[in-house]
Amino acid sequence: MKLLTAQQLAEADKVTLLKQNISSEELMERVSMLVFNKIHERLGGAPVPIKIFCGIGNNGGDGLAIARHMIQHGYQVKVYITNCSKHRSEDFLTHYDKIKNVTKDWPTLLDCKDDIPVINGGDIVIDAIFGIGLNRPIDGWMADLIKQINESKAFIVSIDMPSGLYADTAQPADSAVVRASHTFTFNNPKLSFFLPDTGVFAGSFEVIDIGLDPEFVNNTEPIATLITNQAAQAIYKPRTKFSHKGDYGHTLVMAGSKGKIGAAVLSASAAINTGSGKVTAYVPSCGNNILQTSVPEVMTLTDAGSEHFEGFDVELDNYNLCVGPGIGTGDAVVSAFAKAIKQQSAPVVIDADGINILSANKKLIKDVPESSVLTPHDGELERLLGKWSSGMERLELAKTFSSKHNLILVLKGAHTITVSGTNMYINDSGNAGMATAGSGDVLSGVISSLISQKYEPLMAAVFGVYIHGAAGDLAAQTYAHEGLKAGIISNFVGPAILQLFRNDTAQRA
Ligand SMILES: NC(=O)C1=CN([C@@H]2O[C@H](COP(=O)(O)OP(=O)(O)OC[C@H]3O[C@@H](n4cnc5c(N)ncnc54)[C@H](O)[C@@H]3O)[C@@H](O)[C@H]2O)[C@@H](O)CC1
Ligand SMILES: Nc1ncnc2c1ncn2[C@@H]1O[C@H](COP(=O)(O)OP(=O)(O)O)[C@@H](O)[C@H]1O
Ligand SMILES: [K+]
Repeated sequence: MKLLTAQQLAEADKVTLLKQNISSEELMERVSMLVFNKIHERLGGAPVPIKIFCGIGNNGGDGLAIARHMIQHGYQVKVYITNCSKHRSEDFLTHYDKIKNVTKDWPTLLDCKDDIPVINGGDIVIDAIFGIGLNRPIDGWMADLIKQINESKAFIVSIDMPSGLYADTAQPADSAVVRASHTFTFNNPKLSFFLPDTGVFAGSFEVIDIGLDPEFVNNTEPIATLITNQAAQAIYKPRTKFSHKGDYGHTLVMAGSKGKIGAAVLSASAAINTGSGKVTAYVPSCGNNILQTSVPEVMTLTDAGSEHFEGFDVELDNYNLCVGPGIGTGDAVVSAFAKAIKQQSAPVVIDADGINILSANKKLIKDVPESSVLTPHDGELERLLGKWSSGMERLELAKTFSSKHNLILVLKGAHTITVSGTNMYINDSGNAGMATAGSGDVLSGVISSLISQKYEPLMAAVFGVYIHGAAGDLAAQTYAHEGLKAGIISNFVGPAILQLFRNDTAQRA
């Protein structure tokens, strides 16, 4: 699914009106009816007190139209207008007039803090104050209103956007933003919904297809692409009947050190579980027996160093390299790592300490083969790129780094974002049970296995991240979030690939 920006969506609205030859009033009627139906489906006419807060732009217009449908269906509705400006949009005014035809209880105008009504825990609040037209942080008495809405314990439904949240640009950390329980968002979820500092405001969210012009949407370059089950299906490469293991590559996993040989076990076994024709683990010699007994399918090569890497003397021509999990960052390891990446010309996967070594030795970055995939969690990312002040800035830093060095960055998190140049791919699988030691090691094995199987590195990263998350989702159905362990996630990679084609609609809110 394409994620369009606020500006692109406003443009799409205009094009849609022209192409479909409808008035903006008609589009708003369509939109409000779609939202009303969703709310009505869930409430089933329940006599719960509903307070609808409307701004003076088109988001407020949506709120007024939804309010009108609710009143006509007998709901207990009270409408408030945040009367913050004389510049009311035309559609707001149309729907302001229309609501007066269905009730004598006209909307209450709010002008200052004292006008803010009491909001009870048992109320439902519909937030239609600002949508994609927000152009500055909410301040003054309206910030007090947002605070009271958030503190009310009411169930909060935001229309299109939680009011106060920017769709796709950074905002001050202390902005007044509605903390929605649920958001009905139009055409596509907004980029901010997926970032840890701003995504919390959207709550669970649901996309409403409001019928924007498909040609405009198809021809517009999105700010990011959401990778759902359907998108992952399209990347998958089925095997051919007469293929043999030589067709599916040979992954060399250079990982582990004394006390962290498990990282090599997890990464190498994930590579074999994901279908690499052959996998060899290159480990310090203390890891040999551990590897050979825990994963018999994986071959081993041992380094001269017994507890950590001291050199690198593998001929890499026939391998795809995955390097970094648990290797440490001592001087000898740095030289071994530097030798490995210098020797390799095909794209590699670099994880964990491999990334830490690059951060501490920036001059090595030029030796990393083009289109290699780096898989940092936020701690590793900060060491590589420096501090950021917002989730949006984190993305900008990542895009700049990726473009400058021609490398792919996999920014791991609840919604892992793969960055390639200025393109971003947001993952829609996975769960909080995956916040467990070693699950990143598994991911590096999954992605390098796909590269060995001749997936383009970017697609290997995007598909690998999706399958890894989907494996976590399937595993959580048996083990619960708490019982998930990295090795279990790895064992569910195969079932997750099967599930891809059983579950066309799998999408996570
Ligand atoms: N035909 C259309 O344009 C459609 C619009 N739709 C709705 O329209 C919304 C966008 O409407 P608008 O573009 O009118 O924008 P909004 O309704 O989000 O608000 C814009 C108005 O608020 C003012 N404003 C912005 N930030 C402010 C702040 N911090 N404090 C005080 N005032 C502020 C702006 O100057 C402008 O007057 C969408 O989110 C969606 O809900 C939908 O009905 C779909 C169709
Ligand atoms: N809350 C979450 N929701 C979804 N996925 C998560 C969540 N927390 C962590 N993950 C995933 O788990 C993995 C953790 O990787 P990482 O932090 O490198 O673990 P480790 O270093 O222990 O191997 C990443 O793929 C990340 O996207
Ligand atoms: K809103």
